[in-house]
Amino acid sequence: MEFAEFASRAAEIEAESADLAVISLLADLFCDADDDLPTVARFVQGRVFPAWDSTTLDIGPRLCHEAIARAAGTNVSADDVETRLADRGEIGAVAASYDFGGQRGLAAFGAGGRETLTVAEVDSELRALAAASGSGSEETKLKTLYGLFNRTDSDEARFLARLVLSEMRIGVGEGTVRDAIAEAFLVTDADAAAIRDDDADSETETAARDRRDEAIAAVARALQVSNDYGMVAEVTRDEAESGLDEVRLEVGRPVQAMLAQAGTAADALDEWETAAVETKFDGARVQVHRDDEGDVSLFSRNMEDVTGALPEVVEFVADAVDEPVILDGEVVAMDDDGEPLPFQEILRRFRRKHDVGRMREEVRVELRAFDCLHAAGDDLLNEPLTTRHDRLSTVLGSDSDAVSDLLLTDDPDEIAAYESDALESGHEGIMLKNPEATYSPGDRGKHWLKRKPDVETLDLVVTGAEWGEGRRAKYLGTFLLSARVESESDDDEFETIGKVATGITDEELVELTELLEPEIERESGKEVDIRPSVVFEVGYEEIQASPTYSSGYALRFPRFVSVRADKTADTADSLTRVERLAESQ
Ligand SMILES: Nc1ncnc2c1ncn2[C@@H]1O[C@H](COP(=O)(O)OP(=O)(O)OP(=O)(O)O)[C@@H](O)[C@H]1O
Repeated sequence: MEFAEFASRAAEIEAESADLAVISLLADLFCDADDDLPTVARFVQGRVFPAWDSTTLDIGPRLCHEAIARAAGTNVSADDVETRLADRGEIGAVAASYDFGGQRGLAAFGAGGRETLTVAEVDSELRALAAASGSGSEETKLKTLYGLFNRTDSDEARFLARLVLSEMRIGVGEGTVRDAIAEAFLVTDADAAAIRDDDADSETETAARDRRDEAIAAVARALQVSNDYGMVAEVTRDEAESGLDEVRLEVGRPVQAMLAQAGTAADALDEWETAAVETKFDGARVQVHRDDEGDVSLFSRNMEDVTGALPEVVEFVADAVDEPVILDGEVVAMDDDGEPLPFQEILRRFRRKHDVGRMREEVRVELRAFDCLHAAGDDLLNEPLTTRHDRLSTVLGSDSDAVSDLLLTDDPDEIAAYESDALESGHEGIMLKNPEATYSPGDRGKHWLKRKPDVETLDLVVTGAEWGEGRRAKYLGTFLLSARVESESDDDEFETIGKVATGITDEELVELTELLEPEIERESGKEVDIRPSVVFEVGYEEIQASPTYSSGYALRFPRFVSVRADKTADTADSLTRVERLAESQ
């Protein structure tokens, strides 16, 4: 498929507001994509790589602005691009507003004068760009990107710019892609028509809807275990339901983590006859994969590969496990007596790329596993928790310290005693789990409840900052924080809620500046706008209603606690949570 065709279809989808019409346009696009189907299924979500693959293009807004400026001609600078961005508000519109080489080529030679860009070519160029590393890689990326922009017309430039910054903004979320895959390849034309037709008799319509829901469920299951929209789209087209049933967990390909809601022992015992009680470890979530060759890889809750940062966990698993497995757990920092250290300590280790050896000496980490998703060829997602936990004990040895201690009880006093023991030992609280529940990836359902004492913090996204004064002029000092506004599509919005400048050491200021500078989108005087990507954990005394910030709330006495290196903007706290906390004060 030509990239121009993709861009014009994406523009059509962007202009459509009705959900069903969007699904239908997307389904048509998938049907026409032929060999490019896997790529197109990713591109519409602003992805080049599958969701499970933590490879990134590593292109910050600045680099993208520079590439646009170069393609736009010698008299255009990155600053000009940023001025237009301030005016037009979104990088696609800015890219579309320039007259790039593609258009000049067109004008000079007619439509045939320009070498057309294909979806496959954009994909392979961006993949090559992602692979560039080491010294000079910045320039290589810039050249590749400039080369691509140079060949685009206005619509192509709009979607290329959005794609490289992973913000497609065409109102297509994961659910829309899932439904469109089902509609394109599984739902019959007759059923699609019956669902759309207002005059269809209700029995026909209900039967058609049931069949469509079944088709969607089959696609959803395959997506849950694979996190690969491209592959699932292709399997659905080529092998329909029978192919989807065969999609299995694969060791080495991370799965989304099951999440928890806040809840109490009473909530748990009201819902289930017996509760499974566990320590809530105060560490970072980790998914452990050990393949049939004995190789171990570790993934964060964002499915990012963190193997290199945690060598002692890799060594431990390589030693303790002798079959292919996928385990779920937490890595915790320990002091020399084996007592848990605060969460901030583990963050000094997690995702670290440099000085791993030195940090290993400073902060010791250990695995605490609490679930087993796969062992020796068996997928266990659909097994009850108790079966999965038994399997975990078999894999690691039932008396291993690395296996969580699971108490099954229907006695609230026993739960209370377990909780005070956990807190006394320095843990964060307890987890209450439904012993019968299956493992539902990515789901924050009511089968897992977290219970911890009421010291609440908020995980907020940094969307702006100010350069410091005097000797701190080189560093970003005051940080503007925003809460996430949940939306159906993937394009999360963020509303500001406060600024934080306290609780940050000089050393942290240097680190935060290094972390945030590449994400700067615009500068005006001392103030900068920052692309939402970094999450701060912030403490506060109170949440107040306030017109000062766009969320309608402000934090009283906000203080910086840590960078939540294990979170991304889309897993930061939502405005709904802020509202709930404000009400419960
Ligand atoms: N025994 C356990 N079972 C499941 N999760 C656990 C356990 N011990 C610690 N955890 C951690 O608790 C988290 C569950 O809380 P939640 O899903 O709300 O994550 P969160 O948003 O990071 O919240 P929090 O900041 O409270 O950890 C899990 O992601 C996991 O990292």
